[in-house]
Order: sequence, then structure tokens, then C-alpha cells
Amino acid sequence: MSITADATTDQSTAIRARGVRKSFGEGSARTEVLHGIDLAVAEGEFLAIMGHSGSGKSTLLYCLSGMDAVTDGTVHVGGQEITAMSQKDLAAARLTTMGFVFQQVHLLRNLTVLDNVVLPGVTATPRDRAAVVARARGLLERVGIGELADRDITEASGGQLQRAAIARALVNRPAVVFGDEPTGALNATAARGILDLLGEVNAEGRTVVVVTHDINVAARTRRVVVLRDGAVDGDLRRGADHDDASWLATLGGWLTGRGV
Ligand SMILES: Nc1ncnc2c1ncn2[C@@H]1O[C@H](COP(=O)(O)OP(=O)(O)OP(=O)(O)O)[C@@H](O)[C@H]1O
Repeated sequence: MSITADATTDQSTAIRARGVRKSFGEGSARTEVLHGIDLAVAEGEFLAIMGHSGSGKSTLLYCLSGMDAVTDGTVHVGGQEITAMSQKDLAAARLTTMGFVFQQVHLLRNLTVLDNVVLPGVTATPRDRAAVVARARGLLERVGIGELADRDITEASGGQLQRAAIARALVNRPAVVFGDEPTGALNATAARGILDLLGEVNAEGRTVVVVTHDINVAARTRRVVVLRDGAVDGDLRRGADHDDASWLATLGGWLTGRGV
């Protein structure tokens, strides 16, 4: 894998975006959606990206995770410049160092719950199938759906499927987990379970970055970045003196002040 060294990116910085611009379309239809984003996310941080619909949250998440190419600027993940990687190296880096949880779970309908979790594991380490299967079963137990492992995914509820998606995201032990509205399709009880899990994922040292419209999701994180029209409009961290209630209240007032 080609690695572009970056002496100015601290090893403890999980994600570093510099001057990230993203445009869609060609010619007169070309629109710039991200206008030069600078953002550093420390290892182990739990960050929410908020902002109005269309402000560029998902686009930023996709640029930070290499799911989408930037138009200009650089992104480093774990000290490696993903914006300088070949498609092949980027695919390998995404598979082994990043996990993804989306609003709509993209599980394969013709596979069992277990096989969906196993798939990215055996793709990363094809000769390790037995170990991957054992790890996948352990993860399904951990996310509370061990009994569904050998079932068809059509037999699982939305909340159970999202738990499976988290297990799948963790199977290669990624340093960073990205979530795009991970609770957006769930009822309040199922959403709370998923947020508890993401909190645990973060507590075990993984960096977690979620895009959300929901203050209850943001209140679980320790830092909230607000985007407005493709630029960073605010960056708030939970203070050491904040308990859950005062952090939620502070966040609510701060977001209201930004019109979010
Ligand atoms: N593939 C694409 N092609 C063209 N335009 C796009 C594409 N993806 C996003 N956009 C545009 O970029 C802008 C930002 O979209 P994005 O989905 O990042 O916003 P968002 O803040 O995540 O919105 P939402 O909260 O509604 O999901 C929007 O105007 C959207 O129409």
C-alpha cells in the first residue's frame, strides 16, 4: 500500500481534512457543495456532524471516509493520505481501518445475518475464515442478536438489522466508525439501543463520526460540528463539568443559536 507521509499530521489525529472542496456536475451545472473544510478529529473522539438538510453533511462524511473523491484538498485517516491513494489501496484501507453504518442497512438479502457480517472479514483476510466466523458470532452476541446469526435477514426487525450492520462494521476491527443517520430509520427504543452500542464502540477506543439531525444522537457524542452551506459554522465540545443533562441543554441552546 502506498502511504504518503505527512509530518504535520499528528499520530493521534484519526482524521484530518484540509481545504476539502467537493463539486458535483459539469460545466454550467457544476455546483460546489463543500467550500474548503478544515477539520481534525482526534483518535478516540466521538463527533456528530449536524446542519440543515443540504448543508453538505453526508458529502463531508463520504469525503472523510474515501467513499467519495474530493475535488480539492486532502484527507488523512490514521496518518495516511487517503486522497492520494489508488482505488485499490483506498478500498483496502476502507475495508481494514474504517467501518460504516448507514440509515438504510445495506445487508445482502440472500445471505444469513452471520454471513453478512463475515463477508467483509473474509474479503480482508480470505485465509482466516474460521477466525472471522468466530469473531462475527462474538460480535452478534455483543450487539444482542446472537440468536439470529443463522437466520435469513428478512426475519430480523429494523433495530436488529442495524445491530447486525454495526457488527459488520466492526468485523475488521476498524479504528474509525462512520455513521450516516444510523438511527434515522428506527423507533425511539431501537434507536437508544443503537446509540448505546455506538457509545460502547467509542468507549473501547474507536473514533466515531456520525451525521445526524437528531439532538438526542448528538447529545451522546462529545463534540458537535455544525455545517452551513458547505462550511463549518460551529464546533462545540462537551466540557468536563457537563453532566448528560447540562450537555444536552448547552447543546440545545447552541444549536438554536445557529438556527439548527
Ligand atoms: N451525487 C450528487 N450529485 C449531485 N449533487 C449532489 C450529490 N450528492 C449530494 N448533492 C448535493 O449536495 C448538497 C449537499 O448534500 P448532502 O446530502 O451532503 O447534504 P446533507 O446535509 O447530508 O443533507 P440531508 O440532511 O438532507 O441528508 C445538496 O444540494 C445535494 O443535492
